[in-house]
Amino acid sequence: MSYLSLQHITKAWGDKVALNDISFAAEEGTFVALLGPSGCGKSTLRRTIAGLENADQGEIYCRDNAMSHLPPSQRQLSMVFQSYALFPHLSVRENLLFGLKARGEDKQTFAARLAEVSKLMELEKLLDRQPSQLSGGQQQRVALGRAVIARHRLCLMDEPLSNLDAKLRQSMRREIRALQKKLGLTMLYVTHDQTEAMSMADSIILLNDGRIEQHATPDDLYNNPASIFAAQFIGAPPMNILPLHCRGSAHYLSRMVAPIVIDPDESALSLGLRAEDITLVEPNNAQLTAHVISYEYMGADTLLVCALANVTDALTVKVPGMQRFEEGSLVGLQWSPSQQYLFASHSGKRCWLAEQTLYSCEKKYAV
Ligand SMILES: Nc1ncnc2c1ncn2[C@@H]1O[C@H](COP(=O)(O)OP(=O)(O)OP(=O)(O)O)[C@@H](O)[C@H]1O
Repeated sequence: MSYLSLQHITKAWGDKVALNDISFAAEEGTFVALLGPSGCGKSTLRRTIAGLENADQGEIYCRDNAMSHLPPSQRQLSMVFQSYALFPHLSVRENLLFGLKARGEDKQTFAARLAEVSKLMELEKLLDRQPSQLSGGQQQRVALGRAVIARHRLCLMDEPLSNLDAKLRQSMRREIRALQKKLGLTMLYVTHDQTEAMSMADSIILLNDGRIEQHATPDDLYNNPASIFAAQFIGAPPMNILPLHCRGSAHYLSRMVAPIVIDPDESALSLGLRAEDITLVEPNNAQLTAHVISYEYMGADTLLVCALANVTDALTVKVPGMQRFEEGSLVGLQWSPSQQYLFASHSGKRCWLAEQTLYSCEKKYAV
């Protein structure tokens, strides 16, 4: 059963439509990431679910009960922010208990919940400290503890790890995921960081300019992107997108994805190839040849940037380990047909070849 569901939520700020017909469902006890670039509407969506903004249209349901008319305090959810939002003049203990006190819970409940949460979050030895006497990671654990102490079933987190360094972020990712699973929380986690979304979430809602571009599991989002936007947002480096209609190379590139017959009126198609799916081979045996522009050593692998004849866009290839290349030298590129993607260039939507006919992903992903 879905714990949280949104139906046709729309919200505009003046002329700017921040949320455009948003519908999705989050199953109880699952971790859903809201992912997208800056300005795509993530925070507006989180604030609307929390009751801090009113939608212009649509309805929000918690276990099938409409909740748009409820004030934030009655929505039975907890929140964690990037800024932690701890009270600086209160101790860790007082910060943890603040919400329970405000709700008028009795003293026995205080003591039992405080013991439970401070053990869970490993804060037992820090209860008398002020937030200024804690590290960033410890402050984040207080913020998480404060979110779980009320035992709400739904938790909204908005970029909670952005203020932490890379190493701590990685360990906090694991901590938050473990906590969510242990407590069976339904989690809606706002982030612009694809690594966070991919490594933590059961499903990812990818937002683009106020719309849901794709709602899928991390695996599906990577392996079956519904559009050029999704293909380039997920994965590093972004998927290579090559125009199949590029003058002079249309025939050449289209042979690579045969049996497409490009109809001149059907306008442009694009070929998508992930850098990690391309292998280097002898130029004579290659599907495609290219000239080396530059390369970057990344530690575990090397990113090679090369230029195809007649195609203006550069192509990135990920090769294992440290490899050196001579600028301008010729390299051969090869990939498996199962690793190539086709998109309609104008709409950006994914296309497939089926019995030599193209059909667009609008059919496959029809809501
Ligand atoms: N209070 C507001 N008044 C007017 N416009 C707003 C307001 N809040 C957000 N917007 C606009 O709505 C759009 C979505 O903003 P929102 O903050 O939800 O995006 P976001 O994805 O959370 O971005 P970021 O990752 O940068 O925080 C943006 O164009 C933003 O300028």
